[in-house]
Amino acid sequence: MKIQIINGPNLNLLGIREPGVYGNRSFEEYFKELQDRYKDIELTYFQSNVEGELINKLHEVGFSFDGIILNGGGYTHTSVAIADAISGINTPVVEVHVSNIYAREEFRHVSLTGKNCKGVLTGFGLDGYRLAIESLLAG
Ligand SMILES: O=C1C[C@@](O)(C(=O)O)C[C@@H](O)[C@@H]1O
Repeated sequence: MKIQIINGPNLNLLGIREPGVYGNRSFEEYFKELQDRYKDIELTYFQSNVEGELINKLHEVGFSFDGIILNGGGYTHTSVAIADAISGINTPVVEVHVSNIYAREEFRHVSLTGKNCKGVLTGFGLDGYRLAIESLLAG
């Protein structure tokens, strides 16, 4: 089983950025924990601050991997192009947000990408990525 995690803009700053909202663990550290926990899954991680690079990665893995976990960061609320990329690939995508986007500013309440995903997990902190893996394993 192959699962690709894709993190969008500013998520390279997890652990440093607004710790009151996003916590104080880096994604790299958390990712190692996920790899240890799911030794039978080929888990890979990609982060970019560039919209087109996120789309290229979706295209690259979206016809061969078993699942994609996507946190599009701020592009979640704005990107028709990422939403179209999710619709255009075969691999199911689970959208994850560390914070609860519905408990924050109104502009974060809309996810353009979420409606093209298998499901959306929001507000569970980094544990949302583990829950997303569980949902992909469940099929
Ligand atoms: O960059 C982010 C992170 C986020 O996707 C989250 O993980 O909670 C929520 C977005 O609104 C925000 O722009």
